[in-house]
Amino acid sequence: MSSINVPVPDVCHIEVDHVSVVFGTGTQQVTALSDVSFHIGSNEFVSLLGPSGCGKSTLLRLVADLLQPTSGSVRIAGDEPEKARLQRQFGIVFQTPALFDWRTVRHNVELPLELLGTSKKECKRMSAELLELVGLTRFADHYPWQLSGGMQQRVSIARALALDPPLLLMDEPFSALDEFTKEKLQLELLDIKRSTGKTFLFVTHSIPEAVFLSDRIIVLSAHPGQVHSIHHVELPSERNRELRETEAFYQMITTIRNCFYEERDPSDTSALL
Ligand SMILES: Nc1ncnc2c1ncn2[C@@H]1O[C@H](COP(=O)(O)OP(=O)(O)OP(=O)(O)O)[C@@H](O)[C@H]1O
Repeated sequence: MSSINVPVPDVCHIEVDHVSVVFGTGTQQVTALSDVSFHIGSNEFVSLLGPSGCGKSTLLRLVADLLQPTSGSVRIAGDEPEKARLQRQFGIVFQTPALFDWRTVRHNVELPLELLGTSKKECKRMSAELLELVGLTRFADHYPWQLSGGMQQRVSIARALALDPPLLLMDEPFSALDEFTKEKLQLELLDIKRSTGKTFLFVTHSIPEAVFLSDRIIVLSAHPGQVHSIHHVELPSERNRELRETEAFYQMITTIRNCFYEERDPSDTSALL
């Protein structure tokens, strides 16, 4: 395994220390993650990148308190994930939007606020603000089934932001969308990052997506899932459509792609699969 040493962030938001996850027993046993460690700083956008089965979602589920590690520890702002969850320290966006079809867009976004007992007036004010942030003001009274896939995903992003969590966990949120919608939502996500200053942990298996969005990329290798290398994305912090056409962007993609193949027999791609 190659590993590029990168400085530890000044203010740690997420600390993953020597985490391993083993599923099943006996012949069914799968080591999904083996001795994984990394730190993510406040306001950082970090992508977990790797091939199918390398443990990206498992890692995100650990941070989201949906799963416990077999060994090692995860901390969010110094707390265990359970405490962070109870204190609503993070929002989650999954690959499929998982909206309630019988609730309007506005009422889907308001759901977490309603569950907290927020007044109707305040719910309405906040959902209007969030829908403006994701460009869906006009569709507040539509139902999810009246929206495109990209618009539905915007609703789920707005809902994840409803309780104003400092951390957003996103598991391949754009992978089911067409290229045009994906690129548009990537730009919108960066706008949200700029305007809210939140920390993002983003799972993807797309190298260009990880390069375009991230401050740092954690590359995972599979079987068992391990940190292969961690990369600073040396691109201007202002990311726009033109950046995708630059030499620097292509170079970064090549650097990341090559790291999957280095120090191995080029004909042996088993570590990636
Ligand atoms: N609940 C489970 N029980 C048994 N094995 C599991 C479970 N969840 C995940 N695994 C295994 O752990 C490994 C990592 O899975 P994980 O879903 O985290 O990978 P991934 O990188 O997110 O994959 P993908 O990109 O396909 O979503 C895989 O080998 C998977 O089969």
